[in-house]
Amino acid sequence: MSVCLTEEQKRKIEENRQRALARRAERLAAQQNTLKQTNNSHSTLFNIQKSTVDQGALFSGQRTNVTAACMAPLQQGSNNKYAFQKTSSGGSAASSLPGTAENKPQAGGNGPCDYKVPADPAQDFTSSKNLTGKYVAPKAHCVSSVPSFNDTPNPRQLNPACTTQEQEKPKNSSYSYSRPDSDTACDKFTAGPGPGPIRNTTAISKFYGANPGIKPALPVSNKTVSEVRDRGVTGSSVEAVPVKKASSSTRGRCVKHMEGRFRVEVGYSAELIALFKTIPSKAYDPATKMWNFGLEDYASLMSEVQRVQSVELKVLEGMEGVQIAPPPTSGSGTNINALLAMCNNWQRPNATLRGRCILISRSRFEMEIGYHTEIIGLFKQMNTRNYDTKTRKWSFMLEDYQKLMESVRNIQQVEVEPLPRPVLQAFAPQFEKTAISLAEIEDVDLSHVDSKLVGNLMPFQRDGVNFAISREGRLLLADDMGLGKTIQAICIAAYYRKEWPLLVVAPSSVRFTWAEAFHRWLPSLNPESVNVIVTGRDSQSANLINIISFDLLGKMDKQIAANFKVIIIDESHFLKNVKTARCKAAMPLLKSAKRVMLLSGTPAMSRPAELYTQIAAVRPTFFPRFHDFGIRYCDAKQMPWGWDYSGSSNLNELKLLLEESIMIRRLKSEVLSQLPAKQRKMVVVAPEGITAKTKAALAAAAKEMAKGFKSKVQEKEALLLFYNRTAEAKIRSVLEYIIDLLESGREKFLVFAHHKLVLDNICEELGKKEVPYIRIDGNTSSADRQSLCHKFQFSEKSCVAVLSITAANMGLTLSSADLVVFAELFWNPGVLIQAEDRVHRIGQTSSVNIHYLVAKGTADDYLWPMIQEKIKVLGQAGLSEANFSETTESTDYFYKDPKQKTIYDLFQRSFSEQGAENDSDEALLLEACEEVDLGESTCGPTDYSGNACKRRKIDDYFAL
Ligand SMILES: Nc1ncnc2c1ncn2[C@@H]1O[C@H](COP(=O)(O)OP(=O)(O)OP(=O)(O)O)[C@@H](O)[C@H]1O
Repeated sequence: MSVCLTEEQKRKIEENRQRALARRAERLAAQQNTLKQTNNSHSTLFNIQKSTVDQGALFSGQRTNVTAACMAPLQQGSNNKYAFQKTSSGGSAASSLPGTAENKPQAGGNGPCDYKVPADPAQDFTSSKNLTGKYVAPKAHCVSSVPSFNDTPNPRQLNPACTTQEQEKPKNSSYSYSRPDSDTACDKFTAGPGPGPIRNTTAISKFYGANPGIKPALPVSNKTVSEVRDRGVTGSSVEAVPVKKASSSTRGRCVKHMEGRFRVEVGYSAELIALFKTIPSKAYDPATKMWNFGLEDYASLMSEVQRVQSVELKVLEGMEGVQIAPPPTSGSGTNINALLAMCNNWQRPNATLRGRCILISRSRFEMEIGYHTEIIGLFKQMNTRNYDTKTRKWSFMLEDYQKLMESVRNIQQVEVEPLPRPVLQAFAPQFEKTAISLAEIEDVDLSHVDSKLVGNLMPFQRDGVNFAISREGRLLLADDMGLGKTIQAICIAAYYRKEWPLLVVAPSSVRFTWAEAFHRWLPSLNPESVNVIVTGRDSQSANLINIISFDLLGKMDKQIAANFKVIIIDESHFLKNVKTARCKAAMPLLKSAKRVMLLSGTPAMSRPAELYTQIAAVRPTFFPRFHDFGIRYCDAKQMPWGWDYSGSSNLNELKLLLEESIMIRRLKSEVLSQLPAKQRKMVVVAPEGITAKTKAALAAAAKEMAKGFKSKVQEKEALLLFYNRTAEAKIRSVLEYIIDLLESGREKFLVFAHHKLVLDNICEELGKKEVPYIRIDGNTSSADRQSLCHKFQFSEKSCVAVLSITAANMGLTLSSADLVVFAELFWNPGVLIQAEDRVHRIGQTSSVNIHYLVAKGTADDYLWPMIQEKIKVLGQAGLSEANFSETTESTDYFYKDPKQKTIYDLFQRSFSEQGAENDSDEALLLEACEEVDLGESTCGPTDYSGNACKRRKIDDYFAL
């Protein structure tokens, strides 16, 4: 039997956890200080600050690129390469193989595959399937620096792709698209609930000579940023304001990293990490646990560091001559309403030069426009201007937005598209300079929520809850898979308990897992108050908590549905297609509910258009019309047949907008230090996946077992048959679960099963869906095993490893995955742990998720508690993880009536006392068990006729 973790490993995990808790305490203390110091006069609303992704990342995160935090699958170019056309009750969004004939846009067509508005662009979103699967990589976020603001740039062109091509002068109308009508969403826009509290301010006030070409004015020395500024060295015409930090408790330094980059060596500071994450060129090195940046961001980073009271950084060797600007001060007097008014009537049909504004960071915007002498003159009047020599673009702090836009408007025949209304609203405090820097959202009072739940929240989960409540309970919780969106959602929902009844909409394969989670985390809840809606009939009445599948939602009584003011949507990307019945049923409910929690690890699988419905569900007022969203973020193009919204544009702005207003997303790598090495989850698979015939066979097998046996052999045979019938019964829900996983963006994982029938069915289903897979079972030769493992390990596409529990539980390394699914249970926990360890081994850099699929009314009812009990015993003896059951869901789901108790005892006797006594016994049982054919479900429990050899093996085993 394998011992999964050594004492040393366990100790280290515990240490990491303690450290994470200590950091949290430290951060909270720092937060209190910052809040006190920063601005006592601000309302609580504005004292609440960003909590999102920061803590933990310094120690264990890895590089998060520009869009990773928003649409990881997009960034990774992840295409849904398989066509899901589910017919089962599980429901499925349509996502198809890119490039197949079926998916290509049909000229003049108006089919469900098209992202287009054929006639009236003002109508709502009409998208469906993937079209081409093409993903246009987000344009690089280009912020750089110039040696001096006196430099006059060469004539420029508007260049959305941040190229550095020379431009001709003058370049009229270099940027143009025509909007379909002037009745814009802006005209109809009603202000939403507001942007919510404000997070950090990236005060990149000015960029000085941070490029590597600048010669230092001073010899190399160990100066701190404030000291260098104090000396008033050359390099910029901007006056530096010396800020000496008398109270710095954390000191660090900037060190050359690699060509064109530097890293910051400093102790932990949550505020500093939050700042780091706002820097465009940021990268995190998990090996050294340090952040590094492009030199072009040096000046802006050092400028911002001055805000962090507790930290002082030594300047980078060779960059002493670079003068660091002070961070901006508050009080610009910008009127947000005046800005919003600029969203109206900005078009000039006769314009000869067109441009637009784009948000490039939380505090800066860029104006993209062709060359125009007068406009360049205006740019130079702006205090916060920056000219990026690489991209040849001008950018400004948001506080200059109003002034610049008003001035540009006065120039005849020039049209500049303003920032979208939602951006103006979400970032209002930045425009008004009332935002407070880098503190975090305050901990909300959760004293009325079950202490079991609150006490178990990991620090980053607590931050998620804080964020949600600061957003008034309407959010898109887009944490990476396996980070515990369920516990966070339950906590947020429990915070609003007075507003229940609560509705949870989930894929049918996880409805019962949700019920389990409520029982587990809210023990104060009467178990009767959780209602899993299984049929259309069930949906005609409502309990305090109601869990329903996407497919049944449309059948729910409309009046009852309208009562739900608190709604959780699990796997909210299932709503990405507005044309589907599930979306049509859900959207009105979500728009009228008071609290809406959308949960998805992959809100958009291949293009921003997929985000629209989810944004509209959380903030209906942001983009009332899909067309406006499509123009801005989907690179909408008018085609002969209508509008094509399948592209992507301004993704960085979209990410900034979402993170500011509704979305929180943490990657596993960012919170790794807070996670256990393994997280096990019991998934209760839906009972209606079991056919009546199978149910009858199962019942017969169970009945046989309960009535007692004359001989041991009979007893064991009945037991094995029960186990086999269980496999048959679970197949449908297992397939459904696997397909749901793939559809939710899980690309690489292991599925363990015992019976050939189950392995065959899984492979067949994957083949049908064109999902690449490998299979290793007892018939796989040693040579093939290695090459299959290699194929899986190095596959860059999605790949599922279909593995036999008994034949592939050891000797294989499949650590490129971090998810293991057990389609079937097995009585020997040692074998299970060994199987888990195919991914949890050297080379694994992530926390591993393990899903045990458990079907009620089958042998799993007995196997699952038995496995847990055995593990507990092993743990007590120091032979295994003691906390196997602690890290999985509870098993209270199963009652044990006297009949069930008899069967349970039988399992215990057969599989525990004798079965595992020595290796040869175990091997024989395994062999016997594997060899038993399922045969027809109608077979009697001891009907092994026609297979004397198998029968002999069983007899041999039990005769021992
Ligand atoms: N704070 C916690 N304490 C104990 N267990 C936890 C905690 N957070 C999460 N877990 C466990 O981790 C597992 C994964 O959680 P969950 O299923 O909620 O993740 P998820 O983010 O919804 O993942 P997915 O996107 O894959 O559905 C579950 O077994 C859950 O019970």
